[in-house]
Amino acid sequence: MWRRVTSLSHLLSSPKSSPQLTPTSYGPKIWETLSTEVSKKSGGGIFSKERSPFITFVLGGPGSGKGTQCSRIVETYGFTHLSAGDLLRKEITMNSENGAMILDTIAKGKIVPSEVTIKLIRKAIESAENDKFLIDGFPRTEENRIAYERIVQIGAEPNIVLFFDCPEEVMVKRVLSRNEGRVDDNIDTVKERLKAFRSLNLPVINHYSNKGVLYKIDGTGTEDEIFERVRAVFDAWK
Ligand SMILES: Nc1ncnc2c1ncn2[C@@H]1O[C@H](COP(=O)(O)OP(=O)(O)OP(=O)(O)O)[C@@H](O)[C@H]1O
Ligand SMILES: Nc1ccn([C@@H]2O[C@H](COP(=O)(O)O)[C@@H](O)[C@H]2O)c(=O)n1
Ligand SMILES: [Mg+2]
Repeated sequence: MWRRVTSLSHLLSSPKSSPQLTPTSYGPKIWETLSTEVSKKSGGGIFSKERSPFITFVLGGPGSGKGTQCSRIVETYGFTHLSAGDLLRKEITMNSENGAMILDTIAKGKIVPSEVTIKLIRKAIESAENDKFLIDGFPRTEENRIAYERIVQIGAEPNIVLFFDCPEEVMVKRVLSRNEGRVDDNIDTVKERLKAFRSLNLPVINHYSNKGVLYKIDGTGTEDEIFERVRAVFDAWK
Protein backbone atom coordinates (compact mmCIF):
# COMPACT_ATOMS: atom_id res chain seq x y z
CA MET A 1 0.00 0.00 0.00
CA TRP A 2 2.79 2.44 0.86
CA ARG A 3 5.53 3.39 -1.56
CA ARG A 4 8.64 5.48 -0.98
CA VAL A 5 9.02 8.71 -2.96
CA THR A 6 12.17 8.00 -4.95
CA SER A 7 13.30 11.62 -5.13
CA LEU A 8 13.65 11.61 -1.35
CA SER A 9 15.92 8.61 -1.17
CA HIS A 10 19.00 10.84 -0.94
CA LEU A 11 17.64 12.19 2.33
CA LEU A 12 17.43 8.77 3.88
CA SER A 13 20.73 7.61 5.29
CA SER A 14 21.27 3.98 4.29
CA PRO A 15 17.93 2.60 5.41
CA LYS A 16 17.42 -1.15 5.46
CA SER A 17 13.72 -0.56 5.02
CA SER A 18 11.67 2.57 4.66
CA PRO A 19 8.25 3.95 5.49
CA GLN A 20 6.45 3.78 2.22
CA LEU A 21 4.77 6.92 1.07
CA THR A 22 1.69 7.16 -1.03
CA PRO A 23 2.18 10.01 -3.46
CA THR A 24 -1.45 9.65 -4.50
CA SER A 25 -2.91 10.08 -1.05
CA TYR A 26 -3.34 13.82 -1.25
CA GLY A 27 -6.58 15.12 0.17
CA PRO A 28 -6.34 14.22 3.80
CA LYS A 29 -2.74 14.87 4.76
CA ILE A 30 -0.66 11.72 4.92
CA TRP A 31 -0.17 12.17 8.67
CA GLU A 32 -3.95 12.05 9.17
CA THR A 33 -4.23 8.89 7.06
CA LEU A 34 -1.30 7.31 8.86
CA SER A 35 -2.71 8.21 12.26
CA THR A 36 -5.80 6.16 11.46
CA GLU A 37 -3.75 3.23 10.14
CA VAL A 38 -1.68 3.10 13.28
CA SER A 39 -4.64 3.53 15.59
CA LYS A 40 -6.26 0.36 14.24
CA LYS A 41 -3.23 -1.57 15.46
CA SER A 42 -2.64 0.32 18.68
CA GLY A 43 -3.01 -1.67 21.84
CA GLY A 44 -2.73 0.98 24.56
CA GLY A 45 -0.03 3.11 26.13
CA ILE A 46 -0.02 6.81 25.36
CA PHE A 47 -2.05 6.22 22.22
CA SER A 48 -5.38 4.53 21.78
CA LYS A 49 -7.70 3.31 19.04
CA GLU A 50 -9.25 6.76 19.05
CA ARG A 51 -5.99 8.65 19.07
CA SER A 52 -2.68 7.83 17.48
CA PRO A 53 -0.86 10.98 16.47
CA PHE A 54 1.68 11.48 13.72
CA ILE A 55 5.02 11.67 15.53
CA THR A 56 8.20 13.30 14.27
CA PHE A 57 11.32 13.00 16.39
CA VAL A 58 13.78 15.86 15.83
CA LEU A 59 17.38 14.97 16.61
CA GLY A 60 20.81 16.57 16.26
CA GLY A 61 23.66 17.80 18.41
CA PRO A 62 23.54 20.87 20.66
CA GLY A 63 23.02 23.96 18.52
CA SER A 64 22.31 21.99 15.35
CA GLY A 65 19.17 24.09 14.86
CA LYS A 66 16.41 21.73 16.08
CA GLY A 67 14.40 24.38 17.90
CA THR A 68 14.81 26.96 15.14
CA GLN A 69 13.63 24.60 12.42
CA CYS A 70 10.80 23.25 14.60
CA SER A 71 9.39 26.80 14.83
CA ARG A 72 9.38 27.00 11.05
CA ILE A 73 7.71 23.58 10.74
CA VAL A 74 5.03 24.63 13.24
CA GLU A 75 4.31 27.81 11.23
CA THR A 76 4.14 26.01 7.91
CA TYR A 77 2.68 22.62 8.71
CA GLY A 78 0.76 23.13 11.96
CA PHE A 79 2.58 20.64 14.15
CA THR A 80 2.73 21.01 17.93
CA HIS A 81 6.33 21.41 19.07
CA LEU A 82 7.36 19.61 22.25
CA SER A 83 10.98 20.23 23.20
CA ALA A 84 12.16 17.73 25.82
CA GLY A 85 14.73 20.29 26.99
CA ASP A 86 12.08 23.02 27.34
CA LEU A 87 9.78 20.67 29.28
CA LEU A 88 12.64 19.83 31.64
CA ARG A 89 13.65 23.50 32.05
CA LYS A 90 10.02 24.33 32.90
CA GLU A 91 10.21 21.84 35.80
CA ILE A 92 13.23 23.77 37.10
CA THR A 93 11.45 27.13 36.97
CA MET A 94 8.34 25.63 38.59
CA ASN A 95 10.55 24.27 41.36
CA SER A 96 8.87 20.90 40.96
CA GLU A 97 9.71 17.71 42.83
CA ASN A 98 12.46 16.86 40.30
CA GLY A 99 13.53 20.46 39.62
CA ALA A 100 16.82 20.39 41.56
CA MET A 101 17.88 17.04 40.08
CA ILE A 102 17.03 18.25 36.56
CA LEU A 103 19.00 21.48 37.03
CA ASP A 104 22.02 19.58 38.27
CA THR A 105 21.83 17.11 35.36
CA ILE A 106 21.40 19.79 32.68
CA ALA A 107 24.19 21.92 34.14
CA LYS A 108 26.52 18.92 33.83
CA GLY A 109 25.38 18.14 30.27
CA LYS A 110 24.14 14.72 31.39
CA ILE A 111 20.86 12.96 30.64
CA VAL A 112 17.82 13.05 32.92
CA PRO A 113 16.31 9.62 33.76
CA SER A 114 13.89 8.50 31.07
CA GLU A 115 10.87 8.10 33.33
CA VAL A 116 11.01 11.80 34.26
CA THR A 117 11.27 13.03 30.66
CA ILE A 118 8.70 10.62 29.26
CA LYS A 119 6.17 11.58 31.92
CA LEU A 120 6.45 15.22 30.80
CA ILE A 121 6.17 14.33 27.11
CA ARG A 122 3.21 12.08 27.78
CA LYS A 123 1.39 14.78 29.73
CA ALA A 124 2.04 17.33 26.98
CA ILE A 125 0.74 14.98 24.27
CA GLU A 126 -2.32 14.11 26.29
CA SER A 127 -3.22 17.72 26.98
CA ALA A 128 -2.80 18.86 23.36
CA GLU A 129 -5.61 18.69 20.87
CA ASN A 130 -3.35 18.41 17.87
CA ASP A 131 -2.56 15.07 16.26
CA LYS A 132 0.82 16.02 14.77
CA PHE A 133 3.79 16.39 17.07
CA LEU A 134 7.42 17.38 16.74
CA ILE A 135 9.26 15.86 19.66
CA ASP A 136 12.53 17.78 19.79
CA GLY A 137 15.60 16.38 21.58
CA PHE A 138 14.03 12.99 22.30
CA PRO A 139 14.93 10.12 22.37
CA ARG A 140 18.40 11.17 23.45
CA THR A 141 19.61 7.69 24.42
CA GLU A 142 18.78 4.08 23.65
CA GLU A 143 17.35 3.96 27.15
CA ASN A 144 15.02 6.92 26.31
CA ARG A 145 13.96 5.16 23.12
CA ILE A 146 13.28 1.78 24.68
CA ALA A 147 11.42 3.31 27.63
CA TYR A 148 9.25 5.32 25.22
CA GLU A 149 8.50 2.23 23.13
CA ARG A 150 7.49 0.32 26.26
CA ILE A 151 5.04 3.01 27.23
CA VAL A 152 3.57 3.61 23.80
CA GLN A 153 3.55 -0.09 22.81
CA ILE A 154 2.15 -0.70 19.31
CA GLY A 155 2.41 2.40 17.14
CA ALA A 156 5.46 3.56 19.08
CA GLU A 157 7.59 3.89 15.98
CA PRO A 158 7.88 7.55 14.94
CA ASN A 159 6.55 8.31 11.50
CA ILE A 160 9.57 10.49 10.68
CA VAL A 161 12.89 11.17 12.38
CA LEU A 162 14.71 14.33 11.31
CA PHE A 163 18.41 14.48 12.02
CA PHE A 164 20.14 17.84 11.65
CA ASP A 165 23.68 16.95 10.75
CA CYS A 166 26.11 19.73 11.61
CA PRO A 167 29.88 19.98 12.21
CA GLU A 168 30.81 20.32 15.86
CA GLU A 169 32.60 23.66 15.38
CA VAL A 170 29.44 25.17 13.86
CA MET A 171 27.29 23.83 16.71
CA VAL A 172 29.68 25.16 19.37
CA LYS A 173 29.76 28.60 17.77
CA ARG A 174 25.96 28.77 17.65
CA VAL A 175 25.48 27.59 21.23
CA LEU A 176 28.05 30.00 22.62
CA SER A 177 26.42 32.94 20.87
CA ARG A 178 22.84 31.94 21.76
CA ASN A 179 22.68 34.30 24.73
CA GLU A 180 19.42 33.03 26.23
CA GLY A 181 20.83 32.57 29.71
CA ARG A 182 20.85 28.77 29.53
CA VAL A 183 22.91 27.21 32.33
CA ASP A 184 24.40 24.71 29.86
CA ASP A 185 25.49 27.21 27.18
CA ASN A 186 29.13 27.42 28.29
CA ILE A 187 32.18 25.76 26.81
CA ASP A 188 32.66 23.13 29.54
CA THR A 189 29.06 21.94 29.46
CA VAL A 190 28.95 22.09 25.66
CA LYS A 191 31.91 19.68 25.57
CA GLU A 192 29.94 17.29 27.81
CA ARG A 193 26.82 17.65 25.68
CA LEU A 194 28.82 16.86 22.55
CA LYS A 195 30.26 13.79 24.27
CA ALA A 196 26.75 12.69 25.23
CA PHE A 197 25.56 13.33 21.68
CA ARG A 198 28.32 11.18 20.18
CA SER A 199 28.13 8.30 22.60
CA LEU A 200 24.40 8.19 23.41
CA ASN A 201 22.41 9.90 20.66
CA LEU A 202 24.26 8.66 17.56
CA PRO A 203 23.27 5.02 18.32
CA VAL A 204 19.61 6.14 18.41
CA ILE A 205 20.06 7.94 15.08
CA ASN A 206 21.62 4.78 13.62
CA HIS A 207 18.71 2.74 14.92
CA TYR A 208 16.21 4.91 13.04
CA SER A 209 18.40 4.91 9.96
CA ASN A 210 18.30 1.11 10.00
CA LYS A 211 14.52 1.25 10.41
CA GLY A 212 14.30 3.45 7.31
CA VAL A 213 12.56 6.39 8.98
CA LEU A 214 15.54 8.74 9.24
CA TYR A 215 15.80 11.92 7.17
CA LYS A 216 19.31 13.31 7.46
CA ILE A 217 19.36 17.03 6.79
CA ASP A 218 22.43 19.15 6.22
CA GLY A 219 22.28 21.54 9.19
CA THR A 220 24.72 24.07 7.78
CA GLY A 221 23.88 27.29 5.95
CA THR A 222 21.25 29.88 6.68
CA GLU A 223 17.99 29.10 8.47
CA ASP A 224 16.16 29.58 5.17
CA GLU A 225 18.46 27.22 3.30
CA ILE A 226 18.00 24.54 5.94
CA PHE A 227 14.25 25.02 5.96
CA GLU A 228 14.14 24.41 2.20
CA ARG A 229 15.69 20.97 2.92
CA VAL A 230 13.11 20.36 5.65
CA ARG A 231 10.30 21.37 3.29
CA ALA A 232 11.41 18.69 0.84
CA VAL A 233 10.66 16.10 3.51
CA PHE A 234 7.31 17.43 4.70
CA ASP A 235 5.98 18.38 1.26
CA ALA A 236 6.44 14.78 0.21
CA TRP A 237 4.31 13.65 3.15
CA LYS A 238 1.36 16.00 2.50
N1 LIG B 1 21.24 28.16 10.32
C1 LIG B 1 21.62 28.90 11.33
N2 LIG B 1 22.63 29.79 11.19
C2 LIG B 1 23.06 30.54 12.24
N3 LIG B 1 22.54 30.46 13.49
C3 LIG B 1 21.53 29.59 13.69
C4 LIG B 1 21.03 28.76 12.64
N4 LIG B 1 20.04 27.98 13.13
C5 LIG B 1 19.95 28.31 14.44
N5 LIG B 1 20.83 29.26 14.77
C6 LIG B 1 21.05 29.85 16.09
O1 LIG B 1 21.87 28.93 16.81
C7 LIG B 1 21.43 28.78 18.15
C8 LIG B 1 21.06 27.33 18.39
O2 LIG B 1 19.93 27.01 17.59
P1 LIG B 1 18.75 26.13 18.19
O3 LIG B 1 18.38 26.64 19.53
O4 LIG B 1 17.68 26.05 17.16
O5 LIG B 1 19.51 24.72 18.30
P2 LIG B 1 19.09 23.39 19.04
O6 LIG B 1 19.48 22.27 18.16
O7 LIG B 1 17.68 23.46 19.48
O8 LIG B 1 20.06 23.43 20.28
P3 LIG B 1 19.92 22.74 21.72
O9 LIG B 1 20.03 21.28 21.54
O10 LIG B 1 21.08 23.30 22.47
O11 LIG B 1 18.59 23.17 22.28
C9 LIG B 1 20.29 29.76 18.32
O12 LIG B 1 20.78 30.97 18.86
C10 LIG B 1 19.77 29.99 16.91
O13 LIG B 1 19.19 31.27 16.73
N1 LIG C 1 15.61 13.65 26.20
C1 LIG C 1 16.32 14.59 26.89
C2 LIG C 1 16.42 15.90 26.41
C3 LIG C 1 17.15 16.82 27.12
N2 LIG C 1 17.76 16.44 28.26
C4 LIG C 1 18.57 17.40 29.06
O1 LIG C 1 18.26 18.75 28.72
C5 LIG C 1 19.42 19.38 28.18
C6 LIG C 1 19.05 20.40 27.17
O2 LIG C 1 18.35 19.76 26.09
P1 LIG C 1 18.16 20.56 24.71
O3 LIG C 1 17.48 19.61 23.78
O4 LIG C 1 17.32 21.75 25.00
O5 LIG C 1 19.53 20.92 24.24
C7 LIG C 1 20.30 18.22 27.69
O6 LIG C 1 21.67 18.55 27.58
C8 LIG C 1 20.05 17.22 28.81
O7 LIG C 1 20.75 17.58 29.97
C9 LIG C 1 17.64 15.15 28.72
O8 LIG C 1 18.21 14.79 29.77
N3 LIG C 1 16.93 14.24 28.03
MG1 LIG D 1 16.75 23.32 21.38
